[in-house]
Amino acid sequence: MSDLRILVVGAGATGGYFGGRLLQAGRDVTFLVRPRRAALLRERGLRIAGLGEDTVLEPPLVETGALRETYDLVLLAVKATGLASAIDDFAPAVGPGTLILPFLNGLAHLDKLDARFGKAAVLGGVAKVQTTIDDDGAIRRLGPLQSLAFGARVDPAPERLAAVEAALDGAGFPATADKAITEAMWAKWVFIAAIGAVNSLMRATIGDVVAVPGGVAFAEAVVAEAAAVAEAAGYPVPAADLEATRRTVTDPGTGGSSLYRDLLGGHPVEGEQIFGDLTARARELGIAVPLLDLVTLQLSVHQHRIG
Ligand SMILES: NC(=O)C1=CN([C@@H]2O[C@H](COP(=O)(O)OP(=O)(O)OC[C@H]3O[C@@H](n4cnc5c(N)ncnc54)[C@H](OP(=O)(O)O)[C@@H]3O)[C@@H](O)[C@H]2O)C=CC1
Ligand SMILES: CC(C)(CO)C(=O)C(=O)O
Repeated sequence: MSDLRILVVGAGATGGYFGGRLLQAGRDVTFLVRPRRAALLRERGLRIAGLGEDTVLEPPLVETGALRETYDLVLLAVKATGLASAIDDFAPAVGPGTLILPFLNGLAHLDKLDARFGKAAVLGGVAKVQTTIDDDGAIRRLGPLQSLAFGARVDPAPERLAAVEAALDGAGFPATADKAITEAMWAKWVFIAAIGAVNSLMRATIGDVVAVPGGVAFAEAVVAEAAAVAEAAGYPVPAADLEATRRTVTDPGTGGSSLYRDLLGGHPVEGEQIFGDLTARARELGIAVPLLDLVTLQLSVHQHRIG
């Protein structure tokens, strides 16, 4: 059994889900939460619902501003839009041996975390899960997907990496140490950018897009743009992953990503993190990405409109 002390920053769709599973598996987990979420969790517990499950947990909580000790592992599960303030909030939890494992999509968060905590402390991470926060604050599963991959981005890997693996393993979801975690993050980035661009540009689920003539070709063109950036950046998406992305983004059964749910809900979206950063890299690399440019602009307009 792992003796790692884990701080989960953010008890939302991803942090609440994976942190909740770790708690259920008896791991030493505390959630760092802001006052409103803290009050709700104290009143109703951390509820994980959907796919035939309705679990209520009583999670140990610490409110932002009240952190007085360091932890061994920080699981960072906030949106990119809240990253800067979250970094300030969880900084007191980071000691000399602490490792930080971010769940955020894209790669832009890594530079910010490296600048504050040093590259050796910041692991790469890929979270796959289909969850959202309900109106009543519960974590709702929308599909069966659930996995975490993590790995060191420096050589030699931090000593505590094996302990991280032990801490995450056997908690009801696959948790895999990946020696090529940056490649895995790029592959996920291409996937999330492709599905998000198709959803957002068409304001439709993948199913609705591919149901009309030209829909599949459009979705494939989006995938090709994102994959071309990854390749030019030196992180070509492995053929099997690219094929899986193409399949999902042209599958009539595919709905939408968390970014699309945020867009439809009128919430802030991670447009800069997922598209702005990708198109900026494309420009530097001399790759034309007109569809990704369009979705970047569209999401900037959304962001401007909601303020
Ligand atoms: N949802 C999904 O299916 C997936 C999402 N992702 C990625 O994971 C990342 C997290 O997304 P997701 O979990 O969906 O986001 P959510 O918005 O559901 O959860 C984020 C949580 O972070 C909390 N939070 C924000 N700032 C702070 C802070 N300073 N201190 C403590 N808590 C804070 C928010 O709480 P509050 O505002 O209430 O205080 C909220 O509950 C994103 O980059 C997303 O793209 C990756 C895979 C799947
Ligand atoms: C890949 C997917 C769709 C689920 O992990 C996701 O990351 C998201 O919805 O943000």
